[in-house]
Amino acid sequence: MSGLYNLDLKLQGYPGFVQLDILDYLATGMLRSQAVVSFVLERELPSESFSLVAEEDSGDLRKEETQETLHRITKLVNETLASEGTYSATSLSAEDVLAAIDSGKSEGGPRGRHWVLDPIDGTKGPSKVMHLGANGRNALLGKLSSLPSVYVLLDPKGDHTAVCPSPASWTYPKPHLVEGFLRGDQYAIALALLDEGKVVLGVLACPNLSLVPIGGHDLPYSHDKLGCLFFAQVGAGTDVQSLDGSPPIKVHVSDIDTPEEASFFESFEAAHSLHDLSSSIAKKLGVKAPPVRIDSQAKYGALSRGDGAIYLRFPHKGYREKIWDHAAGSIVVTEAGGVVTDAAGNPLDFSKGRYLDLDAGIIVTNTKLMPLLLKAVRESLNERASSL
Ligand SMILES: Nc1ncnc2c1ncn2[C@@H]1O[C@H](COP(=O)(O)O)[C@@H](OP(=O)(O)O)[C@H]1O
Ligand SMILES: [Mg+2]
Repeated sequence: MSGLYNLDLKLQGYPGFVQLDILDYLATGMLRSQAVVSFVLERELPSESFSLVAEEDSGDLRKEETQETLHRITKLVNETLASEGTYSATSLSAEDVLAAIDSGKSEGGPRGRHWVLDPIDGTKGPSKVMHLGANGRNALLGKLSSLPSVYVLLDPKGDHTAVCPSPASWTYPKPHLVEGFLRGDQYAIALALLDEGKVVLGVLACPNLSLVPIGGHDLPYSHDKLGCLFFAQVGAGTDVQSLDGSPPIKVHVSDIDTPEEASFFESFEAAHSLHDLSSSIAKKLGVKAPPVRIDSQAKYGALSRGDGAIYLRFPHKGYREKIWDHAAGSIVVTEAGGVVTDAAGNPLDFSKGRYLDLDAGIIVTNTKLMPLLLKAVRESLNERASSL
């Protein structure tokens, strides 16, 4: 675990479809998700042929005070495996679960094949909650308790821990949780495959993203069904389907070539991306629409089917982007015809290990808008540098 907090989530039995065997585990918590994906990958593929680079580790789960959580996760992992015909006879011990989680410790790199997993993207980060006051907090508690059997939390001893054994008993004065997943907003399970340092496959499951595109353009879904699975393979395009396995449909990024008509995505959390910088770039471009702020790699998914034309991400100084936050999303967009670069226009380099070395930020759009966008980004960054 990252040390900030664990999530212990019990919810939402999504029906059976499994692409790369991850969809059963979509909403059942990061560690369960990581343990199951890791186990399945190792069982299905010759182990010498790949490693796993994943966000979580078992550090906190090995502590005495978290044994009950470990027990619960082990039970959930076994329930998940039992519900999948192929593994119905499998029963993992707590040690097996810890080992499966820890097999995600690979450093990745430029040689060989590495799976890259974000077991639940959109779960963390400082929250506005601490500034909400009593009314806001109560509203949030209402939201949390309306989520299907979510109970949350964690590491009662960590400095940054939000202690919330159940929504109704929230007592911690400085809750840190509440990104998309917990707000009931967007989150994603993201799995990608690196081959010799390049992303060659990506799967992005977004349980809270409507199949009807934001803005309602031309995909053939008429009712507002929740849950999208995007998948992309190098050279084969990007498809979307529902989480319960509707026929896949090819998607394409927006073909807008005038920025005035474009809309743009950015992180919901201002702590993750400089909103003022994005707004200065958008202004330079003449973008009229306000930013669409959503959590997680759902932004890449939405962009791949043309819901918006631009995604801007400018972390605060010193933050290092992790490969699991972008590997699956980036191929979903590039295979749909989009372009993903750093702020200087360089392609993202996934061959450097667990982190991306970036120039200033990540920008995403279609091929027509990219030159204009790069120019606006360069000017805004220069202006910002000279005003600091
Ligand atoms: N200060 C920071 N700046 C930029 N990104 C950050 C950040 N702190 C956390 N993140 C990353 O931003 C991801 C969420 O992205 P977004 O802002 O698009 O919703 C988080 O993924 P997790 O939720 O998996 O931890 C986390 O890895
Ligand atoms: Mg993430």
